[in-house]
Formats: sequence, structure tokens, C-alpha cells
Amino acid sequence: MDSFKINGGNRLNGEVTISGAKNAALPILMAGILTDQKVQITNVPRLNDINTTIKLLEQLGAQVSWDAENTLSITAGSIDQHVASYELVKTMRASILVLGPLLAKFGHAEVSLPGGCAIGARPVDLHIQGLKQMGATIDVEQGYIKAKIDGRLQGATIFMDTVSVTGTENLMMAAALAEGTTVIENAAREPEIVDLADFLNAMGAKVSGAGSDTLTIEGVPSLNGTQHRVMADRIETGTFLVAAAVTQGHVKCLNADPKALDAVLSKLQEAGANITTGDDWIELNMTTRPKAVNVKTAPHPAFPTDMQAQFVTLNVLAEGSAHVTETIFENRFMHVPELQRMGANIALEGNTAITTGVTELNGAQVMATDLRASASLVIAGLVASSETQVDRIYHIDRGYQHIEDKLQALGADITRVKTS
Ligand SMILES: CC(=O)N[C@H]1[C@@H](OP(=O)(O)OP(=O)(O)OC[C@H]2O[C@@H](n3ccc(=O)[nH]c3=O)[C@H](O)[C@@H]2O)O[C@H](CO)[C@@H](O)[C@@H]1O
Ligand SMILES: C=C(OP(=O)(O)O)C(=O)O
Repeated sequence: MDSFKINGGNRLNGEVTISGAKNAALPILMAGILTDQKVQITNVPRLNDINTTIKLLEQLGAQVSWDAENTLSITAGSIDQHVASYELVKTMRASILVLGPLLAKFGHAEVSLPGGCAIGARPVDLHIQGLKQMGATIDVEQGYIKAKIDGRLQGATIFMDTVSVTGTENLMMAAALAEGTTVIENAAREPEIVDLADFLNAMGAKVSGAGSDTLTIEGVPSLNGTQHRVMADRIETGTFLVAAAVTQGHVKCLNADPKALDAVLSKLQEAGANITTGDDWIELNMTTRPKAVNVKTAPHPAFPTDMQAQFVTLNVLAEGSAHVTETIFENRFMHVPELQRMGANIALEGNTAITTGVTELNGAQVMATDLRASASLVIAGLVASSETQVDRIYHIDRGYQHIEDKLQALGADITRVKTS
């Protein structure tokens, strides 16, 4: 298991190119299952989660190849298996995204229940419920969701009790090939939903309303191959901007999308950052110690839960006290005890972390527990007074392409230590 060694104290300075979004690429690759023809996806980030997705698609029988560093082609016409095994699903919860496409295309899917993870229980009942409303028969047996339908899924009006990103995506993909019209109410509005809808429409689907809370999908009998460029990763962008802010640095994120980051940019400005944007770049310049900012996570367009841990790190180093409230996942504060070991002053009260800024963190050996918690520890290491070792960085490799190379290029002293 690899670790990062970080010697803190360097101001980040320069330009960083943002990769394609993990959370857009994953559903888009799974949507490739919906057509027999070749789809070619560009701006695919090189991540462990993408490798897991490729493995899953190949196990199903699809042909997958890298045409260039970030360009992936999928031909799913050869799929002859319909099972996503526990072995793969346990390493990547987003494997659940094969359920809708497999069922819609082949009338049959078996997907291991993902179970909980470090950040919460994360049930998938809304995925199952929605597909049942579209006529599927679904049983959960021996840890597997076993779904089938005779003929095509049927369009339905589905109200989602809770806003779910992958739930909305699974149902949208299934509805694309259903007979009749599906309406998804209380749908997720995340930019990744819009990217998936754009991809589906390029394949010949009829999806409207993406980005609003009501999606309408007129089912079509078949979809065609196409090309698509994955949107920029807004969470990677936000992570680099926070890293720049806490090191009082000056960083320009290229290939970034400011429109997808309104809530995060406004909190960074409130913290004292000077931010300028163009169509596809965001520049942050921080000349003072950040001011602490209150944050409350909620579905898009509110503040994203995937940026919560990074803002806890910003606040523990900022001037003043702040409340960070997590409303999406019940256990997403695993970074708090690790940051406390580095000298952070944080009190946890229910789903709120109350921070009182300190002027310095001390390096320590800390453990990454999930993807964004890992990012928050790396950021803390960038400013700590002595060496920080972040263990279990396989979590960070799920979601950040070459993060240490990108940070080094900005002036950080960070190295990967390979351990067996
Ligand atoms: C691959 C991907 O895109 N992952 C993102 C996706 O995860 P994911 O799609 O898994 O998260 P959801 O939006 O589904 O979860 C939101 C909330 O709904 C609950 N819920 C969800 C489904 C369900 O059937 N029943 C239910 O109760 C969850 O437990 C959670 O409390 O959105 C999250 C919330 O923005 C992000 O943190 C993840 O990075
Ligand atoms: C929670 C995340 O991802 P996943 O849903 O894949 O676990 C994330 O990207 O922060």
C-alpha cells in the first residue's frame, strides 16, 4: 500500500490542468452498454475507478480499448454476461451503474449489493424501486440484486424520495431504452447528470430537463454509437483551489468549468481568496491567511459533500471559528480525528464539525479513510510544519489522476512511497 510523504511549507504557484470528471466518466462508460455500436469517450481520467469500470465491462464481454492517453473506446455489442460480481462492486460502489443499462438492454442483470462504505450506509433502494416501477421484477438474494424484465422496460413517473445522483443516472439510462415516457421527479441536478444526458442524447436518446429536478425521457428502441468529451472534474478543481488557498498561493486551473463550481467559488471568496475565471479556467490568488467559513453540504447547486473534507482543512488553518455541517452522508467526518492528530482544533457535534483555526499544523503519520478525506489530509500536509505521511492512498488513486505530479509541478514537496 503506497503512502505520500509531504514536507509542508511551500506556497503553491503555477498552472494545473484539470482532468475529466470521475463522477461523469463512470456513468458515461456504463451507458456504453446501451448500444451495440462503438462509443468513443475523450477526456477520460486515468484513475483506479476507471480501471475497475473497464474490468467490469470486459467481464461482461464488451470490447474496451485505450485509443490515446485519455480516450477510451467501448463496443458493447459482444456483451454476453450480465453479472457484476461482489469482487468488483466492493472496490467501487459506482459499479451499481451497470444495473439500469444491463436490464434495459438485455432484460436481465445481477449486481452485487454495494453495501456501506467509510462515509455511510449508502443504500440503493431508490435505484431498485424506480426500476420496479418500470416493470422490472427484482429480488435480492445472497447479496445480489437480481433484476429481469420480459420485453422492454415501461416508461413510468417516478418520484425519488431522496435526491440521489447515481440513482437518477441509473434510472435515466434504463428509461432511455424503455417503451414510453419516463418522468423522474426530485431528480439530482448535478452537472454530471447533464453530462450523462448530453451523452445519451448524442446516442439518439430523448432526455430533456437535465439540470432541473424533473427529467423527462422518451424511450427509444435502440441507441447508436457516438463520441463524447467528459466534463472537467469540478471536485478535483475545487481540491486544487483549496490547496492553493491554504498555502496562500497563486494557482490557475486549466480545463476547468467555473459554472459547475458556484457554491465552492463563493465560499473561497468569502474566505478571502481573489478569484478570476474564464470560460474554461479558474485562477485563485490568496495573499492572506484564510478566514473561516461556515459550510453546509446539500445536493447541487448547494455546496457539494465531496468538497466538505477539504473545507474542514481550510477552516482548521483559518482565522476564526466555523461550522461545517454534513447533510448527505451520516459518517463523513473520518478525516477529523486524523486532522486532530496534526494539531487541529475541531469539535464534532452530531453532523457538524466546529473548527477553531490554529496558525500551524504539525506533520504526523495519518491514515486516509476515503477519497476526499485523503485529499483533506494531503492539503493539511502541504502546510504542516514537519513531515506528514499519508497512508492508504489507494483511496486517493480512485479519484485523482497523478495528484502528486500535479502538486509537485505547483511547487509542493510530495513524494509517493511504494510499500508492498
Ligand atoms: C460515483 C458518484 O457519482 N458518486 C457521487 C454520488 O454518490 P451516490 O450517487 O452514491 O450518492 P447519492 O446521491 O445516491 O446519495 C445521496 C443520499 O441519498 C441516500 N440514498 C441514495 C440512494 C438510495 O437508493 N437511497 C438512499 O437513501 C444516500 O445514502 C445519501 O444519503 O453522489 C454523492 C452525493 O453528491 C457524491 O458524494 C458521490 O461522489
Ligand atoms: C464519494 C465519492 O465517490 P464514490 O461515490 O465513488 O464513493 C467521491 O467521489 O467523493
